[in-house]
Amino acid sequence: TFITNDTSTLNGSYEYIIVGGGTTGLAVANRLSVNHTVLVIERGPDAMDNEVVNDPFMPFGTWVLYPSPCFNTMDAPPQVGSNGSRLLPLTHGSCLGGGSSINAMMGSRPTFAGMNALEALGNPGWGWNDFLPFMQKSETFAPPTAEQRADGADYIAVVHGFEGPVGVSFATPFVAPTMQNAAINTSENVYGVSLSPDLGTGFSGGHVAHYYHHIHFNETLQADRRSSSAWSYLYPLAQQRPGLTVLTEHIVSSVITRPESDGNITATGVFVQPTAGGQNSLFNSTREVVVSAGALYSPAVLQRSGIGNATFLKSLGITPVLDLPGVGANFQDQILLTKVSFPLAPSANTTNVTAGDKVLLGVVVAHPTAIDAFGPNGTDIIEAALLNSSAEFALSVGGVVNAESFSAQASLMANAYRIDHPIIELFYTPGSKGLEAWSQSILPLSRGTVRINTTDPSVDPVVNTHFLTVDIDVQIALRMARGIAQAALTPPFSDLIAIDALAESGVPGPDATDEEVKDWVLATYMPGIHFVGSNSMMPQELGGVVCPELLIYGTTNLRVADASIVPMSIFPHTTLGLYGVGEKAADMILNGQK
Ligand SMILES: Cc1cc2nc3c(=O)[nH]c(=O)nc-3n(C[C@H](O)[C@H](O)[C@H](O)COP(=O)(O)OP(=O)(O)OC[C@H]3O[C@@H](n4cnc5c(N)ncnc54)[C@H](O)[C@@H]3O)c2cc1C
Repeated sequence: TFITNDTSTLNGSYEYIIVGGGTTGLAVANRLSVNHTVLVIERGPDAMDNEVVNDPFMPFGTWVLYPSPCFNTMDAPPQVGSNGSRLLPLTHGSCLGGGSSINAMMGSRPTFAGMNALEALGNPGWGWNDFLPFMQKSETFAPPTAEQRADGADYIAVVHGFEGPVGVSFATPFVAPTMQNAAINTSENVYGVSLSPDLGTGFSGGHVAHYYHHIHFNETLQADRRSSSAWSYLYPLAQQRPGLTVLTEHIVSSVITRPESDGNITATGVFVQPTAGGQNSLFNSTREVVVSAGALYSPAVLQRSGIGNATFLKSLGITPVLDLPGVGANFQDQILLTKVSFPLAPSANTTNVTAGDKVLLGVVVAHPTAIDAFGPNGTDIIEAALLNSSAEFALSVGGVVNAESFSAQASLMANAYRIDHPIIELFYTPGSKGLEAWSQSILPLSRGTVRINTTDPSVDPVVNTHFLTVDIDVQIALRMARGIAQAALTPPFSDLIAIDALAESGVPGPDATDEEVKDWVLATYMPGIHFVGSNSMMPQELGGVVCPELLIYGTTNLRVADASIVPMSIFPHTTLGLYGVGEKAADMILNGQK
C-alpha cells in the first residue's frame, strides 16, 4: 500500500476512487483493492504512530492537554432546539480512519428491529439476517479472558466474527469491576432491564451489560490499542495491497460526471485540492467513484458536483447535473446528556471503582425499551406520540422532502419499539474525578439539513441540526435526564458516590418539575455525534439519494458508503454497523450489483 501526500508521485487513473479515508471508506478500499487499483483521497493527515490516537485511554476529555491530529469540529448555528442561543459543536474525525481514529470506541451494533425497519423502508437485503454476516466479516472478537469472565464479562459466540480486521474486546484488565457491577444492578433497579451476556445479538432492548469496545490487546506492548479503521483495514502487514494508493491531506472538491444518452450520469473522476490550499489535480476512475466523506461532508461533495436540489444548486451558481432534493436532507443525530460526573464517596476511592486515570467511555450500557422507560403502556404512548407528530416544521426547514417520508419513518420507529428496540441508552464511565453516567437518545424524529453555502471545498457546509424540534424527542430527553438522577440515588451505584453527588452534578433531582428538567436538558445537551441520514438510502419518492445497492439514483457508477446513507438512526453507536456497511458495499460492487 502506498500512502503519500504528494500528488506528483501518483498515476492519473485508477479503477476505483474513494472519497474519504475514514471509517467506512477504508473498509471498502481494502476489499476492492485485492484485485483492483484503488485511490483513496483523505482530507486529513496520516496519524499512524500518534499515541494520542492509538492509546484508547487518551481521547475522551483529554483533548485539550493532548490534542489529537484527527480532531475536527464545526458549529451548528443556534436554533430552536438549542434554546435559540447555543452553538452546538459537531465533532468529527479528520485523518486516516476518520471518526474511528478519534471516537470513544463503544462497540455497539444495530438491532434486529432496527435493521428490519431499514429494510421495510424500501431496502431489500438490509434486514438483520442479511446484514449480520457483514458485521461478522469485519470483526475479530476477543472472547473475555478467565479473569474478565470472573469480573462479569460474557459473550455469545454465534453472533460474532473471529477472522475480520477490526479488533473488538473488553478492556484488559477489566476497567473498574466494582463500579461496573454496581452500575448493572442499579440499571436493573432504575429501568427494570435484565443482564444480557451480549448486547450484540440484535436484541439489546430491555438489557444491560458490561460493554466491549473497538480495541484489541497488543501482545508486544502488553497494552490495549485502538482498532481504528486505519489500524484494521490499512496499516497491518496482512492488509497491504499493491493496488491501493492513499493520498492524504487533499480534499475532493467535486466528482466529475458525463451525461449518458438515457439521462443517467457516469462518474469519470474527481477534482482534488491540497488541504493547505494550492493547485487542483484531476484523477480519473475507470470503474466507479465511492463517496465516503461522512454524513457531514458527503452531501457537500455531491452538491459541489451538481447533485442535489436543483433550485438550491442554481442559487449558488452551480449547474445541476442531477436534481436530487434528498441530498443533505433527513440529517439526524441523537441527543447526549453528557459529562454528568458524580463525586466519589470517601470510602470508594479504589482502582476497582475509579480505574485510576483510565477513562474508557461506557463500560456498562443499559438499553431500556419504551416499556422500561415509560411504564407498561410505554409502547402505546410512544407509538401514539410518533404517529401524531407533525411534519410541518421538518418540511418548512427542508429536513424532509415530503410529509410521507416523515410519517413513513415515524411509523417504522413505532414498529421497531414494538419489537423491543431500545429507546434510551444509559451508560456509565469510571474516571479519576468521579463516576459518570451519560444518557443518549437512540431514534430521534427531528430532521435537519446539510448544505454548502459556497463552492469553496475548504469551507465547511452549514449544518442545521434542528435537534429536539419534535415533541417526542423532547419527552424522551426528559426521561433520559430523570433516569440519570434515579441512577445517582439508587443503590448500589449510589453507595459509591458522595451523598450530595446528585446536587453537585447539576442534574435536576426527582422533585424537579418537567419544565425545570427541560430547561436543564436544553441548556446542557450535546449532539450524540452519530450523524446519519444526509444521503439516505430509501425510495427516491421519499427523498432517498441512494438505492439499496448504494448507487446514487440517476447514476451508473457513483455510490455512497458511509453514515450518510443510514436513513434512520438505528445504530445506537455507529461504527460497528458502518463496518458492516463498508463490507456490504464492497461485496455489492465486486458482484456488480446495481
Ligand atoms: C468524538 C467522537 C466519539 C464517538 N464515539 C463513538 C463510539 O464510542 N462508538 C461508535 O460506534 N461511534 C462513535 N462515534 C461515531 C463514529 O465514529 C462515526 O459515526 C463514524 O466514524 C463515521 O464514519 P463515516 O465512515 O461515516 O465517516 P468518517 O469516519 O468521518 O470518515 C469520513 C472521512 O472523509 C474525510 N473527508 C471529508 N470530506 C472530504 C473530502 N471532501 N475529500 C476527502 N476527504 C474528505 C474526513 O476527513 C474523514 O476522514 C464517535 C464520533 C466522534 C466524533
